[in-house]
Amino acid sequence: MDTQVIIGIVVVVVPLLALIAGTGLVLRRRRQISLTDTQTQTVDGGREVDKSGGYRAGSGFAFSQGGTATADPEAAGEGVAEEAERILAETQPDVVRPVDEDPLAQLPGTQVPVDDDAMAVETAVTAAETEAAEPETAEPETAAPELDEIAPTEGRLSRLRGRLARSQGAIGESMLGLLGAGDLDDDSWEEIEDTLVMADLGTAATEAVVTALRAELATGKVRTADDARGALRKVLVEQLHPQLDRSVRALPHAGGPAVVLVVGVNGVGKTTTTGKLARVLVADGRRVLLGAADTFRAAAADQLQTWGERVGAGIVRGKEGADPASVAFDAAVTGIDDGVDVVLIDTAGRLHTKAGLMDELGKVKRVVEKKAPVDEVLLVLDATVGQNGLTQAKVFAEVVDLTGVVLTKLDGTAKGGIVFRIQDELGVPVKLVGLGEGADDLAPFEPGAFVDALL
Ligand SMILES: Nc1nc2c(ncn2[C@@H]2O[C@H](COP(=O)(O)OP(=O)(O)OP(=O)(O)O)[C@@H](O)[C@H]2O)c(=O)[nH]1
Repeated sequence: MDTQVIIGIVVVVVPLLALIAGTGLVLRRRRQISLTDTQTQTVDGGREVDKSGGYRAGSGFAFSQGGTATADPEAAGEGVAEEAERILAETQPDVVRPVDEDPLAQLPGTQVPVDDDAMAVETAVTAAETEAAEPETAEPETAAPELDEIAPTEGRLSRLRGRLARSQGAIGESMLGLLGAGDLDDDSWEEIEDTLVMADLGTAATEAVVTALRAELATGKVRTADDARGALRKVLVEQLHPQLDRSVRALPHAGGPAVVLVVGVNGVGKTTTTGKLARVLVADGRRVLLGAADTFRAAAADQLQTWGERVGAGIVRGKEGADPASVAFDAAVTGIDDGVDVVLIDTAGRLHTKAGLMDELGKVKRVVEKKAPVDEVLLVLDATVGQNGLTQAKVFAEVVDLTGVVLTKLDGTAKGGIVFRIQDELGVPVKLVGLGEGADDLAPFEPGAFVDALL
């Protein structure tokens, strides 16, 4: 063949083959399913930020993102910057990172105090890393503590329903007994009212339940015991406002980690709840940092540290009597620097005057907001204290903007009805319930499952 013809064929065929191969590759790529989670998006610093909003990541717990705004010192109030700087200059909280994550913790005796200057932390970390890289001079490594196995987070409320057995007697059995007896006379209705009041529903919720039940019975469709149970279930679930958003705003956002404040009077179960919540988040694959801002009682910080160590969560704690706001602030700073997903701050509740509470909690929130928005303020209430709990709740609601309630010790009371009142009177949803002293005895509050457990 003539050389010119061969050159001509090469000139035409090679680009054609290249074109066919290129088109095929593009089409093949388009047909491939992307394994990248479209719900997440990488932001500055390479940390993945969950964009899913409310989700149930393999657990019955719903978590969501709070505000995405970065902390604005102006928005945090006048003089807050100065206030934060002053209290930070006065105190030096300690940071204890989990052994397997913290280069400092690879070396013995490395629970170094960290001051407010992030540079100091970085310098210390770099020094420790350098040391760790030279095994001949380094001390033997401390063995990582064994981490707890966390009980499955799915279906917790159903699994723990036996714990509500005491409440069951109060609402379920007697109400169903009365409703199942057929036509109800005035005495029976009065007895129903008494049962509901005794179970701590309060007058407003009791009246609402009774009115709705009368309406259900008036339809004439309630003939059997099963019908009665169905009608009662429907009415009680409606009274619990199932449409309320009960997701805990504990997911990181573009501004940094989520910040959750846990508040309440002493003894209600704040520290325990903070620890239990950390476990749920860790089980869902989140990196958690704890802030021990309850500085009134050294044991409270020890208790929280133990909770953290059991699941590999770090902690920022201060000396006994340190300013809680400075510990909370430092927890936020450390959480941002370490790129954790969520900072859970346990606060003190040992305040007997509203003014004192106002000062302290208000300050904790303001100072934290200098660094990061507070996404969730969870009020912990002890279900066994009844009316007193509501009075406390109202004081807290005046001091900080509550976003959710955790009702603890529901396993030890016949007064599960308090759930109805809290929501009605505070206008804040019950998001979580404590059903025992065990590490995994925390469940999401689900109206349907809760009422099923009562009936
Ligand atoms: N039965 C039961 N006990 C609980 C529950 N939650 C907490 N507790 C217990 O309540 C007690 C007080 O709990 P803490 O977590 O120390 O309470 P706190 O509010 O942090 O208390 P202070 O640190 O004193 O402010 C502990 O004995 C807990 O085990 C629950 O849901 N059920």
